Amino acid sequence: QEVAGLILERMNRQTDRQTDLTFFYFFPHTESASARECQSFLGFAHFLSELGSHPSLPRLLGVVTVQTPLMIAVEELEHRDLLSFLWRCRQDHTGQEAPCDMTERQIFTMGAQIGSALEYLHSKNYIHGNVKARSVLVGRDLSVKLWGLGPAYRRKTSAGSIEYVGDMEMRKWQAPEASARWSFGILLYEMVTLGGPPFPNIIASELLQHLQRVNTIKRPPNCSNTLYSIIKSCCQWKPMDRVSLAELIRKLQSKEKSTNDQAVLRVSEPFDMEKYMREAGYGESLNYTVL
Ligand SMILES: Nc1ncnc2c1ncn2[C@@H]1O[C@H](COP(=O)(O)OP(=O)(O)OP(=O)(O)O)[C@@H](O)[C@H]1O
Repeated sequence: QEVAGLILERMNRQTDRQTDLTFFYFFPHTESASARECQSFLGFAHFLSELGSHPSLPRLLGVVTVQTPLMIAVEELEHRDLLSFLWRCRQDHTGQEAPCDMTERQIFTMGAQIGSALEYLHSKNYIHGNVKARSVLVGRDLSVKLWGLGPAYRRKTSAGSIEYVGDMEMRKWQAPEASARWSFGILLYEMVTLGGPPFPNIIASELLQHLQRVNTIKRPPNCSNTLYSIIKSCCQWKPMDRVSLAELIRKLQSKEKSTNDQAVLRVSEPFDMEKYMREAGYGESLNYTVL
Protein backbone atom coordinates (compact mmCIF):
# COMPACT_ATOMS: atom_id res chain seq x y z
CA GLN A 1 0.00 0.00 0.00
CA GLU A 2 2.78 2.35 1.02
CA VAL A 3 4.88 1.62 -2.06
CA ALA A 4 1.80 2.00 -4.25
CA GLY A 5 1.14 5.41 -2.66
CA LEU A 6 4.70 6.56 -3.37
CA ILE A 7 4.55 5.32 -6.95
CA LEU A 8 1.26 7.09 -7.48
CA GLU A 9 2.68 10.32 -6.12
CA ARG A 10 5.67 10.04 -8.44
CA MET A 11 3.50 9.21 -11.44
CA ASN A 12 1.30 12.20 -10.77
CA ARG A 13 4.40 14.41 -10.55
CA GLN A 14 5.88 13.01 -13.76
CA THR A 15 2.72 13.16 -15.78
CA ASP A 16 1.45 16.36 -14.20
CA ARG A 17 -1.86 14.66 -13.69
CA GLN A 18 -3.81 14.14 -10.49
CA THR A 19 -5.09 10.60 -10.32
CA ASP A 20 -6.63 9.56 -7.07
CA LEU A 21 -8.40 6.48 -8.36
CA THR A 22 -5.82 3.91 -9.34
CA PHE A 23 -6.12 0.15 -9.57
CA PHE A 24 -2.89 -1.79 -9.08
CA TYR A 25 -1.98 -5.21 -10.37
CA PHE A 26 0.93 -6.66 -8.41
CA PHE A 27 3.40 -9.37 -9.29
CA PRO A 28 4.33 -11.84 -7.89
CA HIS A 29 1.15 -12.98 -6.20
CA THR A 30 2.86 -15.99 -4.65
CA GLU A 31 6.35 -16.90 -3.42
CA SER A 32 6.65 -19.61 -6.03
CA ALA A 33 6.14 -17.41 -9.12
CA SER A 34 8.39 -18.50 -11.96
CA ALA A 35 10.57 -16.43 -14.29
CA ARG A 36 8.18 -17.32 -17.09
CA GLU A 37 5.22 -15.88 -15.18
CA CYS A 38 7.26 -12.76 -14.53
CA GLN A 39 7.99 -12.45 -18.25
CA SER A 40 4.33 -12.87 -18.99
CA PHE A 41 3.39 -10.11 -16.51
CA LEU A 42 5.91 -7.75 -18.13
CA GLY A 43 4.75 -8.79 -21.60
CA PHE A 44 1.18 -7.97 -20.64
CA ALA A 45 2.27 -4.56 -19.34
CA HIS A 46 4.06 -3.91 -22.63
CA PHE A 47 0.98 -5.02 -24.56
CA LEU A 48 -1.16 -2.55 -22.59
CA SER A 49 1.28 0.28 -23.24
CA GLU A 50 1.24 -0.46 -26.97
CA LEU A 51 -2.55 -0.48 -27.13
CA GLY A 52 -2.69 3.29 -26.93
CA SER A 53 -5.62 5.12 -25.47
CA HIS A 54 -9.31 5.02 -26.21
CA PRO A 55 -12.15 6.57 -24.17
CA SER A 56 -13.68 3.14 -23.58
CA LEU A 57 -10.51 1.36 -22.46
CA PRO A 58 -9.15 1.92 -18.91
CA ARG A 59 -6.20 4.30 -18.95
CA LEU A 60 -2.81 2.79 -18.26
CA LEU A 61 -1.17 5.05 -15.68
CA GLY A 62 2.20 3.43 -15.22
CA VAL A 63 4.22 0.27 -14.84
CA VAL A 64 6.89 -0.54 -12.27
CA THR A 65 9.46 -2.89 -13.74
CA VAL A 66 12.64 -2.10 -11.83
CA GLN A 67 11.87 -3.71 -8.50
CA THR A 68 9.49 -6.26 -7.03
CA PRO A 69 6.67 -6.24 -6.54
CA LEU A 70 6.22 -5.38 -10.21
CA MET A 71 3.13 -3.27 -10.74
CA ILE A 72 0.74 -2.21 -13.41
CA ALA A 73 -1.33 0.83 -12.48
CA VAL A 74 -4.54 1.51 -14.37
CA GLU A 75 -7.34 3.96 -13.80
CA GLU A 76 -9.83 2.60 -11.30
CA LEU A 77 -13.48 2.42 -12.22
CA GLU A 78 -15.55 2.97 -9.16
CA HIS A 79 -18.33 0.43 -9.73
CA ARG A 80 -15.85 -2.30 -10.74
CA ASP A 81 -17.00 -5.09 -13.09
CA LEU A 82 -20.35 -4.88 -14.86
CA LEU A 83 -21.51 -8.35 -13.79
CA SER A 84 -21.44 -7.65 -10.06
CA PHE A 85 -22.75 -4.14 -10.79
CA LEU A 86 -25.80 -5.67 -12.51
CA TRP A 87 -26.36 -8.00 -9.60
CA ARG A 88 -26.27 -5.02 -7.25
CA CYS A 89 -28.84 -3.26 -9.46
CA ARG A 90 -31.40 -5.96 -8.71
CA GLN A 91 -34.14 -4.71 -6.47
CA ASP A 92 -33.86 -7.62 -4.12
CA HIS A 93 -30.26 -6.85 -3.24
CA THR A 94 -30.53 -6.87 0.52
CA GLY A 95 -29.12 -4.20 2.76
CA GLN A 96 -27.28 -1.89 0.38
CA GLU A 97 -28.79 0.65 -1.92
CA ALA A 98 -28.70 -0.31 -5.60
CA PRO A 99 -26.03 1.74 -7.46
CA CYS A 100 -28.35 2.49 -10.35
CA ASP A 101 -31.72 1.84 -11.89
CA MET A 102 -30.84 0.11 -15.14
CA THR A 103 -33.01 0.98 -18.11
CA GLU A 104 -32.93 -0.30 -21.66
CA ARG A 105 -31.53 2.99 -22.79
CA GLN A 106 -28.59 2.47 -20.44
CA ILE A 107 -27.97 -0.83 -22.23
CA PHE A 108 -27.79 0.92 -25.61
CA THR A 109 -25.40 3.51 -24.19
CA MET A 110 -23.12 0.97 -22.54
CA GLY A 111 -23.31 -1.34 -25.57
CA ALA A 112 -22.25 1.43 -27.95
CA GLN A 113 -19.26 2.28 -25.73
CA ILE A 114 -18.08 -1.33 -25.61
CA GLY A 115 -18.66 -1.66 -29.34
CA SER A 116 -16.42 1.30 -30.03
CA ALA A 117 -13.66 -0.15 -27.81
CA LEU A 118 -13.90 -3.44 -29.74
CA GLU A 119 -13.76 -1.59 -33.05
CA TYR A 120 -10.64 0.20 -31.87
CA LEU A 121 -9.00 -3.13 -30.91
CA HIS A 122 -9.92 -4.60 -34.29
CA SER A 123 -8.37 -1.59 -36.04
CA LYS A 124 -5.13 -2.56 -34.27
CA ASN A 125 -5.55 -6.19 -35.30
CA TYR A 126 -6.33 -7.46 -31.82
CA ILE A 127 -9.11 -9.92 -31.09
CA HIS A 128 -10.54 -9.40 -27.63
CA GLY A 129 -11.98 -12.90 -27.30
CA ASN A 130 -13.34 -12.38 -23.79
CA VAL A 131 -16.39 -10.13 -24.21
CA LYS A 132 -18.72 -10.59 -21.24
CA ALA A 133 -20.08 -8.50 -18.38
CA ARG A 134 -17.19 -9.55 -16.13
CA SER A 135 -14.76 -8.00 -18.61
CA VAL A 136 -16.46 -4.62 -18.54
CA LEU A 137 -15.75 -2.01 -15.86
CA VAL A 138 -18.25 0.63 -14.77
CA GLY A 139 -17.21 4.15 -13.82
CA ARG A 140 -18.73 6.60 -11.37
CA ASP A 141 -20.76 8.28 -14.14
CA LEU A 142 -21.89 4.82 -15.36
CA SER A 143 -19.76 5.00 -18.47
CA VAL A 144 -18.19 1.62 -19.22
CA LYS A 145 -14.74 0.50 -20.34
CA LEU A 146 -13.65 -2.79 -21.81
CA TRP A 147 -11.13 -4.79 -19.78
CA GLY A 148 -10.40 -8.55 -19.57
CA LEU A 149 -7.55 -8.17 -22.05
CA GLY A 150 -5.59 -11.23 -20.87
CA PRO A 151 -6.87 -13.50 -23.68
CA ALA A 152 -6.19 -10.78 -26.30
CA TYR A 153 -2.58 -10.65 -25.10
CA ARG A 154 -2.25 -14.44 -24.99
CA ARG A 155 -3.75 -14.74 -28.47
CA LYS A 156 -1.23 -12.24 -29.74
CA THR A 157 1.69 -14.12 -28.21
CA SER A 158 0.42 -17.47 -29.48
CA ALA A 159 0.21 -16.15 -33.06
CA GLY A 160 -3.52 -15.78 -33.39
CA SER A 161 -4.48 -19.24 -32.16
CA ILE A 162 -8.09 -19.65 -31.10
CA GLU A 163 -7.23 -21.84 -28.17
CA TYR A 164 -9.83 -20.21 -25.92
CA VAL A 165 -12.82 -21.51 -27.84
CA GLY A 166 -12.66 -24.76 -25.91
CA ASP A 167 -12.27 -23.04 -22.57
CA MET A 168 -14.97 -24.35 -20.25
CA GLU A 169 -15.42 -21.00 -18.56
CA MET A 170 -16.33 -19.22 -21.77
CA ARG A 171 -18.42 -21.82 -23.56
CA LYS A 172 -21.73 -20.07 -23.17
CA TRP A 173 -20.31 -16.76 -24.39
CA GLN A 174 -18.55 -18.07 -27.47
CA ALA A 175 -19.93 -18.97 -30.84
CA PRO A 176 -18.85 -22.33 -32.30
CA GLU A 177 -16.09 -20.27 -33.91
CA ALA A 178 -14.63 -17.26 -32.01
CA SER A 179 -16.78 -14.26 -32.82
CA ALA A 180 -16.93 -10.90 -31.05
CA ARG A 181 -20.42 -10.24 -32.38
CA TRP A 182 -21.81 -13.41 -30.84
CA SER A 183 -20.35 -12.67 -27.39
CA PHE A 184 -21.64 -9.14 -27.79
CA GLY A 185 -25.18 -10.52 -28.08
CA ILE A 186 -24.61 -12.50 -24.89
CA LEU A 187 -23.28 -9.36 -23.19
CA LEU A 188 -26.50 -7.50 -24.08
CA TYR A 189 -28.43 -10.49 -22.75
CA GLU A 190 -26.49 -10.29 -19.47
CA MET A 191 -27.39 -6.61 -19.19
CA VAL A 192 -31.12 -7.01 -19.78
CA THR A 193 -31.34 -9.94 -17.35
CA LEU A 194 -29.34 -7.94 -14.75
CA GLY A 195 -26.55 -10.45 -14.73
CA GLY A 196 -28.45 -13.63 -15.52
CA PRO A 197 -26.53 -16.62 -16.93
CA PRO A 198 -26.87 -17.19 -20.69
CA PHE A 199 -28.78 -20.36 -21.69
CA PRO A 200 -29.65 -21.13 -18.03
CA ASN A 201 -31.43 -24.41 -18.78
CA ILE A 202 -28.82 -25.87 -21.09
CA ILE A 203 -25.66 -27.51 -19.82
CA ALA A 204 -22.53 -26.17 -21.50
CA SER A 205 -21.59 -29.48 -23.14
CA GLU A 206 -25.01 -29.65 -24.84
CA LEU A 207 -25.10 -26.07 -26.02
CA LEU A 208 -23.87 -26.78 -29.50
CA GLN A 209 -26.58 -29.34 -30.19
CA HIS A 210 -29.17 -27.03 -28.67
CA LEU A 211 -28.12 -24.17 -30.96
CA GLN A 212 -28.16 -26.42 -33.99
CA ARG A 213 -31.78 -27.17 -33.17
CA VAL A 214 -33.14 -23.76 -32.14
CA ASN A 215 -30.57 -21.50 -33.80
CA THR A 216 -30.64 -18.61 -31.38
CA ILE A 217 -31.00 -17.39 -27.81
CA LYS A 218 -34.35 -17.25 -25.97
CA ARG A 219 -35.93 -13.90 -25.30
CA PRO A 220 -35.69 -12.82 -21.66
CA PRO A 221 -39.12 -11.90 -20.21
CA ASN A 222 -38.34 -8.20 -19.72
CA CYS A 223 -36.60 -7.65 -23.08
CA SER A 224 -38.27 -5.35 -25.65
CA ASN A 225 -38.67 -6.35 -29.29
CA THR A 226 -36.09 -3.76 -30.27
CA LEU A 227 -33.40 -5.04 -27.95
CA TYR A 228 -34.22 -8.67 -28.62
CA SER A 229 -33.88 -8.18 -32.35
CA ILE A 230 -30.41 -6.67 -31.81
CA ILE A 231 -29.42 -9.59 -29.57
CA LYS A 232 -30.67 -12.03 -32.21
CA SER A 233 -28.82 -10.21 -34.97
CA CYS A 234 -25.60 -10.92 -33.03
CA CYS A 235 -26.47 -14.50 -32.09
CA GLN A 236 -27.31 -15.91 -35.49
CA TRP A 237 -26.14 -19.46 -35.97
CA LYS A 238 -24.37 -18.70 -39.25
CA PRO A 239 -21.54 -16.16 -38.84
CA MET A 240 -22.37 -14.52 -42.17
CA ASP A 241 -25.92 -13.81 -41.02
CA ARG A 242 -24.66 -11.85 -38.01
CA VAL A 243 -24.70 -8.08 -37.98
CA SER A 244 -21.32 -6.41 -38.59
CA LEU A 245 -19.70 -4.61 -35.68
CA ALA A 246 -19.99 -1.23 -37.43
CA GLU A 247 -23.70 -1.77 -38.08
CA LEU A 248 -24.24 -2.96 -34.51
CA ILE A 249 -22.66 0.21 -33.10
CA ARG A 250 -24.76 2.32 -35.44
CA LYS A 251 -27.96 0.56 -34.30
CA LEU A 252 -27.10 0.91 -30.62
CA GLN A 253 -26.30 4.60 -31.00
CA SER A 254 -29.49 5.27 -32.90
CA LYS A 255 -31.62 3.37 -30.35
CA GLU A 256 -29.87 5.24 -27.57
CA LYS A 257 -31.04 8.51 -29.13
CA SER A 258 -34.56 7.41 -29.95
CA THR A 259 -35.38 5.51 -26.74
CA ASN A 260 -36.73 7.68 -24.00
CA ASP A 261 -37.75 4.84 -21.74
CA GLN A 262 -37.62 5.44 -18.05
CA ALA A 263 -38.79 1.92 -17.25
CA VAL A 264 -36.41 0.37 -14.77
CA LEU A 265 -35.40 -3.20 -15.57
CA ARG A 266 -36.56 -5.64 -12.94
CA VAL A 267 -35.77 -9.25 -12.27
CA SER A 268 -38.11 -10.95 -9.86
CA GLU A 269 -35.85 -13.84 -8.90
CA PRO A 270 -33.44 -13.16 -6.03
CA PHE A 271 -29.80 -13.57 -6.95
CA ASP A 272 -28.27 -16.89 -6.00
CA MET A 273 -24.53 -17.25 -6.61
CA GLU A 274 -24.42 -21.06 -6.50
CA LYS A 275 -27.25 -21.32 -8.99
CA TYR A 276 -25.59 -18.73 -11.22
CA MET A 277 -22.26 -20.59 -11.29
CA ARG A 278 -24.03 -23.83 -12.13
CA GLU A 279 -26.26 -22.36 -14.83
CA ALA A 280 -23.52 -20.24 -16.41
CA GLY A 281 -21.44 -23.39 -16.85
CA TYR A 282 -18.44 -22.38 -14.77
CA GLY A 283 -16.12 -25.07 -13.56
CA GLU A 284 -16.09 -25.65 -9.83
CA SER A 285 -12.52 -24.37 -9.61
CA LEU A 286 -13.56 -20.80 -10.28
CA ASN A 287 -13.95 -18.68 -7.23
CA TYR A 288 -15.82 -15.49 -8.01
CA THR A 289 -15.96 -12.97 -5.22
CA VAL A 290 -18.35 -10.03 -5.18
CA LEU A 291 -16.86 -7.10 -3.31
N1 LIG B 1 -9.38 -0.81 -13.20
C1 LIG B 1 -10.23 -1.38 -12.34
N2 LIG B 1 -11.07 -0.61 -11.61
C2 LIG B 1 -11.92 -1.16 -10.74
N3 LIG B 1 -12.03 -2.48 -10.51
C3 LIG B 1 -11.23 -3.29 -11.20
C4 LIG B 1 -10.29 -2.80 -12.14
N4 LIG B 1 -9.64 -3.86 -12.69
C5 LIG B 1 -10.17 -4.95 -12.11
N5 LIG B 1 -11.12 -4.63 -11.21
C6 LIG B 1 -11.91 -5.53 -10.36
O1 LIG B 1 -11.09 -6.60 -9.92
C7 LIG B 1 -11.63 -7.86 -10.34
C8 LIG B 1 -10.46 -8.76 -10.76
O2 LIG B 1 -9.80 -8.14 -11.87
P1 LIG B 1 -9.02 -8.98 -12.94
O3 LIG B 1 -8.59 -8.05 -14.02
O4 LIG B 1 -7.96 -9.77 -12.24
O5 LIG B 1 -10.15 -9.87 -13.52
P2 LIG B 1 -10.39 -11.41 -13.44
O6 LIG B 1 -11.59 -11.67 -12.58
O7 LIG B 1 -9.12 -12.12 -13.19
O8 LIG B 1 -10.84 -11.58 -14.90
P3 LIG B 1 -11.04 -12.87 -15.69
O9 LIG B 1 -11.01 -14.02 -14.71
O10 LIG B 1 -12.36 -12.66 -16.33
O11 LIG B 1 -9.89 -12.83 -16.64
C9 LIG B 1 -12.57 -7.50 -11.50
O12 LIG B 1 -13.61 -8.46 -11.60
C10 LIG B 1 -13.09 -6.14 -11.12
O13 LIG B 1 -14.20 -6.24 -10.25
